[in-house]
Amino acid sequence: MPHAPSLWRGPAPLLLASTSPTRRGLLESAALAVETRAPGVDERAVEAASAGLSPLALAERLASAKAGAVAAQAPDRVVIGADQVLDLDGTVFHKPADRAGAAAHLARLQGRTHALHSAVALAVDGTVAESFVVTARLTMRPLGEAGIAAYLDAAGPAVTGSVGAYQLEGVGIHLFDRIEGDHSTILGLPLLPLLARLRGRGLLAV
Ligand SMILES: Nc1nc2c(ncn2[C@H]2C[C@H](O)[C@@H](COP(=O)(O)OP(=O)(O)OP(=O)(O)O)O2)c(=O)[nH]1
Repeated sequence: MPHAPSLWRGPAPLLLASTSPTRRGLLESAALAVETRAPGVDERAVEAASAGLSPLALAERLASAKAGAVAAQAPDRVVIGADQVLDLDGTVFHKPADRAGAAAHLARLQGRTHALHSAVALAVDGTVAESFVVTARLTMRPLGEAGIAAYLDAAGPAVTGSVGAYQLEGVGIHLFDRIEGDHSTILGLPLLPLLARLRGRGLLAV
């Protein structure tokens, strides 16, 4: 299958400072030439040094740390970093380590509305030039213990791959009564504002 013509106009592929296959997939589906590099940032250490920051500000700081770390090693490249923080009334949730952790997340999220703060930082010439955060709000159904177990059986190990233990484009859709926010924001990379910024820098053909 011939590769779709790229809409990326940068002199080298966009450098995504992320290990997330979801983020890479979103950019490639938008026909951007992408190269990925692990950010190598100790997120928990950044978080520990950011006591008192709101969950939204924490997401932006983490995204900037990731973009900055990779951009420092690649000053000639356009680099983006991203981070997503789940915020339940001010409490930050991280990716569950295992099925039990996912069950514990869902037991607390069920029947309530949580926020996903998805931040992106854009670096050029070796330093972060701009960053932004987009928030989605998701209202989870009351699931009950049996409902959580049935969902976890269906979702499988993928539940440890996201902060809320769900993949919205997969069986995670069954968890929700109401979703406010853009699909790509929920997946962890708000495409509309990101593409607008790249376009504003003359990096996109459309
Ligand atoms: N496929 C899918 N992935 C999701 C969904 N919601 C969140 N995610 C993923 C996107 C990110 O990979 C991850 C958010 O966690 P982080 O912001 O900490 O990124 P992660 O550690 O995965 O990669 P990175 O820090 O960028 O190297 O969760 C979803 O609904 N579907």
